[in-house]
Amino acid sequence: MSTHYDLIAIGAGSGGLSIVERASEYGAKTAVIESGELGGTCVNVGCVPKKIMWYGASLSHSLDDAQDYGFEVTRGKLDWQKLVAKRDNYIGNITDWYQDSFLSDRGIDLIRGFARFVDNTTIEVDGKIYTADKIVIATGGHPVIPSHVPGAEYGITSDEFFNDLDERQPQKVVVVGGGYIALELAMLMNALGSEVHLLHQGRTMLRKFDGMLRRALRKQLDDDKVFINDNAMIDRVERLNNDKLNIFYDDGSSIGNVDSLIWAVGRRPNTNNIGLENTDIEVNDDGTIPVDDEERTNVSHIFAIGDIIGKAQLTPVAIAAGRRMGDRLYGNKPSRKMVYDDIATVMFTHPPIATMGLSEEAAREQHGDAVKTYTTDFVPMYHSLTRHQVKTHMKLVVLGEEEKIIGCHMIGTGVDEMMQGFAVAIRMGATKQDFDDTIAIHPVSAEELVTMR
Ligand SMILES: Cc1cc2nc3c(=O)[nH]c(=O)nc-3n(C[C@H](O)[C@H](O)[C@H](O)COP(=O)(O)OP(=O)(O)OC[C@H]3O[C@@H](n4cnc5c(N)ncnc54)[C@H](O)[C@@H]3O)c2cc1C
Ligand SMILES: NC(=O)c1ccc[n+]([C@@H]2O[C@H](COP(=O)([O-])OP(=O)(O)OC[C@H]3O[C@@H](n4cnc5c(N)ncnc54)[C@H](O)[C@@H]3O)[C@@H](O)[C@H]2O)c1
Repeated sequence: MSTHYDLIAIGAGSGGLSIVERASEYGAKTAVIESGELGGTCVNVGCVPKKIMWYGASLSHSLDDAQDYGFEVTRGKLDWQKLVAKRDNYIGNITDWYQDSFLSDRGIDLIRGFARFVDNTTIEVDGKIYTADKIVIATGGHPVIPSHVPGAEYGITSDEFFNDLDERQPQKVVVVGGGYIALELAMLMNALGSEVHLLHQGRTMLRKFDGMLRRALRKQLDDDKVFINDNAMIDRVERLNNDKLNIFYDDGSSIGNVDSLIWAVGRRPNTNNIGLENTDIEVNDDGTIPVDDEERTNVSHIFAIGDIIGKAQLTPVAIAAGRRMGDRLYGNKPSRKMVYDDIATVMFTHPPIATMGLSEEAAREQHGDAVKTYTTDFVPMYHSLTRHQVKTHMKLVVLGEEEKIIGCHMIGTGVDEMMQGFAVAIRMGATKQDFDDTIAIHPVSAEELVTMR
């Protein structure tokens, strides 16, 4: 194996794999260094295992719905080990494919091990030295466990949730947090039959999301009997001889016999221990790496993409950044730059949330009275026969006389698959009139988006 490359990426997650893929397609000699599993967070402990579990949890809801449609089915018992084993087998196939096809077909070298900078152009991995004309830092991030809470280390994060819980489904779960990961895990475990307690510790759940989404999701959590404690703070955690946990709150209350305490209170960038102190690369106080509009650090041949730059922490963002960087650096396409605004995202709760652009609150703060909204809520036809009657809520946030759409927010069955197409139109500058002029498809929930008044 060579030791000098045109480009080396550190980290074979969504960002690192995409830059070596695109660069190698233009003929660059590339290598990617990975200390863990190929595919990084998304494939191994993020989007992919989460989405498989989300499908499982959706089926659990569908079993209730099937009865309401007249089927004589009973919920039965979930074989947790089977679900987890099949999920992990699927992931194993993806990581094998990365190694056997994706990298080898493109002639990309895989260097296994933990990379550290020796200086601005040299990287050391397990005592071996590698150099490159261009280096891309794509080391992602890791979930945090608060250090100030005695016994907090008895809890787990999303990493261990996906890596370690292969034997038994935790029956009693406490999830701490109010963002993507907390809500996705809380709702999937609730649907799979666990008793779930959600703790916000005085913070606002889904703080930056449109209030309509926050209120609708909260109602659903309450309807689904997720036990929510908005204000109590965890004071300490004790582990019992049977490995269960007792969790004590600052208000004197406690919860006992907990199988899993899941911390979902945010992630930190992986910039520690990678030898940045041996380089001239600037690092922000929060550990993220500042980059310009070409994802270039202050050292001109070193770049950073993905979660490490602290912008939208999403797989398609890391992938798009890597591909566009490859186009710019080796494909003579200088204008292929990232735009980090107006990125559509889906939160895989039950029902899912899909959102893009400004919330009504943020839009009014920025544009005042020039903002107008269109909203609708309805029981979608699917739920017209079910006992749960889960409502769908939609909101369009529009700006000015021309009513340019600057925000689109939805929660309800099927919105996860609805958003992508509308995202194209909104990114192209669609107005409310454009939506109105689009003939609806009937009968689908999405038709409400083009018929709102
Ligand atoms: C539970 C969860 C669910 C998620 N769900 C979604 C979702 O549904 N949709 C979505 O778009 N996003 C989702 N995300 C976010 C998404 O996973 C990340 O945005 C994405 O993985 C970021 O890619 P990355 O390349 O920046 O980093 P990563 O994917 O984290 O890859 C970084 C890689 O670098 C390696 N590495 C780190 N340091 C070194 C070193 N010094 N030497 C060698 N290798 C190193 C790591 O082992 C890792 O493999 C989810 C995240 C989590 C945690
Ligand atoms: N479906 C998806 O696309 C998806 C799914 C999961 C994660 N992600 C990405 O990964 C990122 C990280 O997810 P995340 O959920 O870890 O972070 P997040 O920033 O979305 O949420 C962290 C939450 O923890 C809360 N919090 C912080 N400290 C706390 C404390 N001490 N006690 C209680 N709550 C506390 C915050 O108020 C916030 O609600 C997301 O921002 C998102 O970009 C995306």
